[in-house]
Amino acid sequence: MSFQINGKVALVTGGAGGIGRCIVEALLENGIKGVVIADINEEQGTKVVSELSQKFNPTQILYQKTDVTVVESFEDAFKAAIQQFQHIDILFNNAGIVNENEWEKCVQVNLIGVINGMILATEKYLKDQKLGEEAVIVNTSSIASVTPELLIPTYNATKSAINAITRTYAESYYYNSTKIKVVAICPGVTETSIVNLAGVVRPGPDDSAERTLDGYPLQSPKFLADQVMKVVEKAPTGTIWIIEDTKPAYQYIYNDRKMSQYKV
Ligand SMILES: NC(=O)C1=CN([C@@H]2O[C@H](COP(=O)(O)OP(=O)(O)OC[C@H]3O[C@@H](n4cnc5c(N)ncnc54)[C@H](O)[C@@H]3O)[C@@H](O)[C@H]2O)C=CC1
Ligand SMILES: CC/C=C\C[C@H](O)/C=C/C=C\C=C\C=C\C(=O)[C@@H](O)C/C=C\CCC(=O)O
Repeated sequence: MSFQINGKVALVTGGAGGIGRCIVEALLENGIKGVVIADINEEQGTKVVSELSQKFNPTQILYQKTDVTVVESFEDAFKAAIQQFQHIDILFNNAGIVNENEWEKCVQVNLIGVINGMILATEKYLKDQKLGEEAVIVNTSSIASVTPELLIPTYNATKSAINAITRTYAESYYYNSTKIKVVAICPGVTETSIVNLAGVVRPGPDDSAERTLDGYPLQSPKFLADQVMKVVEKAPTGTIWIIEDTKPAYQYIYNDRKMSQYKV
């Protein structure tokens, strides 16, 4: 069964940044009724609303200053969505940072922020305040969740954890009561401010690790966001989608551990 974006309401964390902003724009192009940009950067959030209001109906776009690491702040974004648009149907847990020097902050935003969103959505807001029969959560993971990128170990760990939480909340134990489809996207390197790594990685044990992203194919956040719309509409719950190198999204398949034959 496919999910209809048209007429629904979405909340996008990190919606003022590169990928989040393009997701907001793609939602508006796909007939979303209302979208809340939940981002910590007020200046950028206000700017994005004003820019998108040139192209779309301004009453459809709301900026709510939000820190995803603070549950009360995150909950206020859900409340704002209900107050403005009467229902809430799609959550994009998208806010994320790379910072291996302040690694606790990386865990706070990338992991605690996503956990806050999952709990608020599955126990209350998407569970109880959706318009149709099903709601959707899209967690922004990364190719780094399934490939150990050398100088960003904490970031890799937070993104692997996002895949785990996605697959857990997709289980029928949760779905039967929530009716929320939960999926993750794993973008490859995408042209946003996050790929400027100066000052946010630690020195490795030696200089053998590649210290540039030059070898990685770069894709535009607009291409990524258009693929994400297809994932929202068509992907089954619990699935993880790689979107890299300007190629169509494809599903990442986890092995069943019971099928593994290796012995020590
Ligand atoms: N750009 C890339 O190559 C890739 C990015 N990603 C992921 O995509 C997501 C979006 O990143 P980009 O758009 O690339 O970065 P970005 O830096 O352009 O946007 C991130 C946004 O998150 C917001 N944010 C940061 N901390 C926040 C907090 N505590 N509460 C609310 N908002 C907060 C920022 O203000 C910013 O607007 C992240 O989760 C990132 O890890 C995943 C794979 C590749
Ligand atoms: C690295 C963060 C960029 C985007 C995040 C995203 O989720 C995708 C990650 C995909 C690949 C990441 C590759 C990371 C590579 C490394 O960490 C090292 O090879 C070092 C890279 C750059 C160091 C630059 C510097 O030291 O100034």
